[in-house]
Amino acid sequence: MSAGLAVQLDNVGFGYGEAQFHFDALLPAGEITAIMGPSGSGKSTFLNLVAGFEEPHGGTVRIGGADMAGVPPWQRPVSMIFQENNLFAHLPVEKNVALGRAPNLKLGEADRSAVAQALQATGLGGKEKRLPHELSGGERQRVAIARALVRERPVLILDEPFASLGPALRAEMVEEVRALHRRRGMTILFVTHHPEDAERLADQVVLLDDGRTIATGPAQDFFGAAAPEPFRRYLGKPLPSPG
Ligand SMILES: Nc1ncnc2c1ncn2[C@@H]1O[C@H](COP(=O)(O)OP(=O)(O)OP(=O)(O)O)[C@@H](O)[C@H]1O
Repeated sequence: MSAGLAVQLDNVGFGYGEAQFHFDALLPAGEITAIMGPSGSGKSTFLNLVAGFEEPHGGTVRIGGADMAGVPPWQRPVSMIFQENNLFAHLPVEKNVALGRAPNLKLGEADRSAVAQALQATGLGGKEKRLPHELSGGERQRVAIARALVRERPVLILDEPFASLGPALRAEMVEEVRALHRRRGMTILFVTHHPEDAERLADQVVLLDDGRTIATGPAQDFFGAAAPEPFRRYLGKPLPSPG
């Protein structure tokens, strides 16, 4: 089991030259949060600060209450799945998954059983020996998800994991992630440009614009009648102005 840990960004400042960022957000333990916002608003940067690929210039990132300053990505209680290039091309499915468990591929009994379970859970049973190029795009993403699962980290980060998939497969993968969450209860952060993915999957929404967190709250508020105005604008559905 890897029950979730809360993720908190407290007054976090960062910059790439002209692109400046300021994030404040509390992502509750064990909940699924969708990170949304226009292209270039800072969604990947937000995730990279949590995962430890970037260090804040000011403020604090906390996971499970612990200050992550100076903690490298591999020592954080986090696994991250990127949009693509997740797999080693020369290794079969089962080894790509096993790498999440043992970077030297020396597996004990418990490791082997975790790998087998993750392959079953992601519907990859029977495809263990295939190389990545012998899989569909959706199957490759599932291998990446299986690898993240065997790591059993309390926080799972997905950066547009469904972007390369068609609508039917995307819906299927959303269900897959939801089922995993039901079983494991980890905290999940995911970036999506698709409001319907957020509506299906998220408990919370964080909306970014121009490097800042401009609205956060329960997904049911974002997708209900009382949606925050910046979110309506982002969706292209602003309230008509009075009068
Ligand atoms: N390594 C980098 N060096 C310099 N600038 C960067 C770097 N990474 C991102 N940026 C800039 O920071 C801003 C935010 O980028 P980021 O990738 O976080 O946005 P995003 O919301 O994830 O965008 P998209 O939806 O297009 O993926 C952009 O203006 C981008 O050009």
